[in-house]
Amino acid sequence: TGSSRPQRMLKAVQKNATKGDPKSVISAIDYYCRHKEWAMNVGDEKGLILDSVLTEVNPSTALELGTYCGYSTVRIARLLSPGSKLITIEFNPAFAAVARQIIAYAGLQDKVTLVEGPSGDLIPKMKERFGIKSFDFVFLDHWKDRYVPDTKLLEDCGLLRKGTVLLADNVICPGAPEYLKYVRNSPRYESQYYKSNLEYTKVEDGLEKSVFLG
Ligand SMILES: O=C(CSCCNC(=O)c1cc(-c2ccc(F)cc2)cc(O)c1O)c1ccc(O)c(O)c1
Ligand SMILES: [Mg+2]
Repeated sequence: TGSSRPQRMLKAVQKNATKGDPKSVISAIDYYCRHKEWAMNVGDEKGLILDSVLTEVNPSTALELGTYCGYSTVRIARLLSPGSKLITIEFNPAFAAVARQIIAYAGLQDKVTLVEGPSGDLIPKMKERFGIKSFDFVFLDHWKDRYVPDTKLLEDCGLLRKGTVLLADNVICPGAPEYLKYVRNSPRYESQYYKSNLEYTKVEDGLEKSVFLG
């Protein structure tokens, strides 16, 4: 059988990026997905918004839901201060296998813990398994119908603290309408929409930033 899209993306990184240089890994993926083969990375345009929110929050502990090939994992980990940690959850083992190699190629494996499995099962284990008190930052980019249940789970497990920032991808395309309703109508969140475009396209999409008020 032939290669998969994630495997072809990994090949493009190995061919065009410099080992240990996260910026070149990000550029290699963006070039490949813009000019060769579209893929569901947050991408360069929404990536700039992710970068700016991250720099503002400067999290010591961060969580990503939905690793895919590790593009946003690399974008986040490259901006973390020394000693800060990113935990990323991926449901699909084939995606996780490629992501591990892309994260390692960028030289960021010491800052990232990639956990394979369903987020709904893993979130309640965060405290006991990884000694997490609470997360400073959460990037939601997995199944769009998991955004609400997993946000509620993070609340119920005491993994959010006053000021934790949630940043959700794809709130317009493919869309997360229930999530927008949830965070925009809840008195426990202060939300803001960042209008952008679906990765590598002219289709509208955006990121929703929500601050947990405790
Ligand atoms: O990673 C997963 C599931 S797949 C990735 C989700 N992401 C998307 O589906 C996604 C899709 C599109 C898109 C696709 C086709 C279009 F025509 C337009 C847009 C764009 C994106 O930016 C996306 O992020 C997972 C992780 C943990 C779990 O616990 C679990 O249950 C699942
Ligand atoms: Mg996405």
